[in-house]
Formats: sequence, C-alpha cells, structure tokens
Amino acid sequence: MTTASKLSPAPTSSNNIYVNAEHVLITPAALRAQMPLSDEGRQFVHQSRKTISDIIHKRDPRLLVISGPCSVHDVEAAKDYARQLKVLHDKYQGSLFIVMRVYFEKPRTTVGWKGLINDPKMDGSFEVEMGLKKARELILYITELGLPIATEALDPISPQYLAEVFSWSAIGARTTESQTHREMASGLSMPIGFKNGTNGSLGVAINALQSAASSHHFMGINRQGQVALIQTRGNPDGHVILRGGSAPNYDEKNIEKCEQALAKQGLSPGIIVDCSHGNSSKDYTRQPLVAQDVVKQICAGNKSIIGIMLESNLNAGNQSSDLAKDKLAYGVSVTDGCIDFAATEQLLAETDAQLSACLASRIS
Ligand SMILES: O=C[C@H](O)[C@H](O)COP(=O)(O)O
Ligand SMILES: C=C(OP(=O)(O)O)C(=O)O
Repeated sequence: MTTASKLSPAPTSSNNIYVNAEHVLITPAALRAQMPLSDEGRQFVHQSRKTISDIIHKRDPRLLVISGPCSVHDVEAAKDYARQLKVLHDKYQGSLFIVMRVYFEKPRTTVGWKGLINDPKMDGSFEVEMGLKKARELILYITELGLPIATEALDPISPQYLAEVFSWSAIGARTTESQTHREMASGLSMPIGFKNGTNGSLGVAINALQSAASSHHFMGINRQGQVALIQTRGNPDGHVILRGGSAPNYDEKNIEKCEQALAKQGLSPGIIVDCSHGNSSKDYTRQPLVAQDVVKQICAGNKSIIGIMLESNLNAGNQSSDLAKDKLAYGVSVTDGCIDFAATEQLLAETDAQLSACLASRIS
C-alpha cells in the first residue's frame, strides 16, 4: 500500500464506476397485458412455428423464405411491406413458406444505431420503453395480417417482452459463439438458426447447435422482471445459417462441407442460406444470383437446404441512419442495402415456378 497522501479520494462505491444512470423499465408482464397477443394470434404463431419445424425436419418439402428489411426503423413502412409480402405469402404457399424478417436489434461491428428498440427516435435519446412498445405494436399488426415473423435474438432480456410473437429467430454471426446466446436459444420457444461466424467459421455454428439443443441453467429475468434462475430443456429445432465470411459459402462445395460437419456430430442437416452479408459480398444486388444458385442446387436434388434469407425492403439500397428524420427516404434501409419489393416479387415468382416442378422429389 502506498501512503495515504498519495491516494486519490476513494469513490463511495467500487461498483458502477462507469455507469451514468439507470432507468427502471415497464415489466414484460405489464407490457404484455397492455398489448396482448390474441388467442387467434397465439394459435397462428404456434402453427407457424410447427410448419417451420416440419420444414427443418423434412416433414414439409417447402422452402422457408425469410424476407424483409435489414432493420426496421419506420413502423408504418414496415406495415406497408408486410401487407405486400402477405400477398406473396398466400400466392406461393404451395412451394414457399414466406416469413417476414422483422429485425429490431442490430449487432454492430463497432458502434452505430442499434435498432428500433434501443433508439426508436434515432436521435440518441434511447427511449427503450417506447422502442419495446413500437416493436410490439408492429409484430401484433403483422400477426393479425396472418404473416409469420422472424427476428434476431440479440438482447437476452427482450424475449420476455416480444418472443411469444416470433415464429423463427436467428443468433447472429457476432454472437453464435457466445454462451449467453446459446443458453438463451436453448429456452426460446421457436426454431433457431445459428449463423456461421463473420470470418466464415462454420465450427462455431455447429458447436452452438449442440449447446442450444442441451439443457442449461443460467441467470435471466422472468415475466415479472425479476432476476431468476432459468432452467431450459434445450431447443430441438436448431439449424445452421450460411451467411458467408470473407468469401461466400453457398456453393455446392460449401453446402457439402456443412452437411458433412453436421453429420459428423450426428446433427440433422438443416441449412438456410443467407443470400446477403458475406454471401452477396455485401452487394445487395447480388442476392437474387445467390438465391437462384441455391434453388438450382435444390432442383438438382439437394435435400439439406431448407431455406433462404433475403434482405429486402420497399425500395432498394440503403441510406445513413444519421440523416434527419425529414430527409430519410421512405422504405429504404438505414443499415445494410436491400433489394426492392419488385425484385423480391420477381425472385419469389421465379423460385416458386422452379420449385413447384421439383417439390415432390424433396419428400424423402
Ligand atoms: O446486418 C446488418 C449488419 O451487417 C450488421 O448489423 C453489422 O453492421 P455494421 O458492420 O455496419 O456495424
Ligand atoms: C446482422 C445480421 O447478420 P450477420 O449476423 O450474419 O452479420 C443480420 O442478418 O442482420
């Protein structure tokens, strides 16, 4: 110990040194009571989850299509997108099971806007309670339309507020290796896809599948917002999402490599191809090319590919999330670039036409 004269004054607590403030939020139970999921909505989510599980386990030969904006920042534009996607959902239900990508939480490489829940006004005011309410309002609306919803499970607390409405979730490339996310996935009620790592590593996703299929005990919150010991059974509907890394990984060789890695661990081969991110080399216009290649593989006999993911919005490209509200273009992503709705519609029409011809051969 140095002498007292050399010591700086001790803080009054040795904890929270770098914490500026804490604000207590509405509890999950209170939010759910204020904005309830109807009985019909619950039944719809249950049925949608079951359909996705059937696709994963090859009891349903259709292709799962997860399509929607990289992130939601404008609830009205997202509703507009949902209404248009619902038409395609119904039209192509013979060959495709179309689910809307509704991403509220963005994992950033360094820093940046972290999504509608974290900062709904996009101005650094971080009104998280407003974000949770806007998110819940949107997913209840989409459910009422009769369109299933997919999201990324990033924050380990938000599922108590929203997850009852989601039919599918992803664990992202930046968190697939995280024990916290694997534990959370082991208790989530919907099928969960694990992305390969941002560097392309497949091993982290395979390890995650094994972990999330197992039972875990960990600290979390309950519906009343209390810290609780959560004990899970393990999620039986895990699968891999190939999203590419420094190079794409959707080609036949990489799909085969993934099938072999899954088989080696005794895991059933369920693979979704994310047509964006590393697989499009971050060029959104390449997404249809990726999807077409994947559909070609399926029609050539591949049985392990169960779905595709598209980053799609009303309008093409992206714009900065730093723009003033009145300068933001309608229906354009503020995160990764997206294909527009017309391109999405054309791609899904082509996919339906090609798959319809080879669907029967997918039933093993
Ligand atoms: O899907 C979205 C982005 O790729 C992800 O959130 C990372 O974004 P960033 O690298 O711009 O932070
Ligand atoms: C962040 C995403 O993807 P990834 O985790 O693959 O980077 C995403 O799908 O929005």
